[in-house]
Amino acid sequence: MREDLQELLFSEEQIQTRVKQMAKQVARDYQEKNPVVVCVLKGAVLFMADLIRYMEIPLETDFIAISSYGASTKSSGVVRILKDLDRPIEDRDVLIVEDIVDSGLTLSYLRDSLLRRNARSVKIAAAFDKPDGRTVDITPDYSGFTVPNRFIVGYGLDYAERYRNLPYVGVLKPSVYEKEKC
Ligand SMILES: O=P(O)(O)OC[C@H]1O[C@H](OP(=O)(O)OP(=O)(O)O)[C@H](O)[C@@H]1O
Ligand code: HPA
Ligand SMILES: [Mg+2]
Repeated sequence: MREDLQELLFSEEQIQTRVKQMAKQVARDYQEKNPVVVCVLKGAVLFMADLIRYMEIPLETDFIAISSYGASTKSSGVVRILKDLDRPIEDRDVLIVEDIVDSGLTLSYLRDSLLRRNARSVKIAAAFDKPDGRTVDITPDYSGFTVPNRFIVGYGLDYAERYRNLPYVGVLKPSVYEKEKC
């Protein structure tokens, strides 16, 4: 799988060190709040598991599945909820855990949807932020790494469901997705 990457951006060690730092900061901010930590399936699974493991405060978890990319490197622009939260979030402090903010469409849709359910607060923790991909104005409250405007995979991020299990992150060789278009 490594040969499908053009460039390695972040090693497993770099990611783990940064996620531990983020977890400490988030835990300080949510110390007394018993937050609902919402994992955005499927990409955020690895980040969610690492982040909450290091938070060491009382919290609850829930999961929501959203899809806009499918088997493509471009957002379809249509955000769909494939699996909703199990519990109401009224009056709760909600932390959305995302793998990447790219165009921002997924998160802006999700944040609005959760605020409409009368959450007390809704904040965003993203492992990766791609500011040059943005088409809507949204900034994560906590961000692990800023990434270039290229299609990246690993640490939960996929191309056509592959590469999620890589413990590191890199830029996918364009030849991988260009050949599959034919
Ligand atoms: O900022 P955006 O341009 O909206 O892109 C970010 C979203 O796109 C990816 O999800 P995808 O639709 O690929 O679902 P997945 O997590 O199941 O891979 C990623 O996991 C984010 O949720
Ligand atoms: O760069 C990316 N890689 C994988 N999935 C994504 N979803 C939005 N941007 C990306
Ligand atoms: Mg995806």
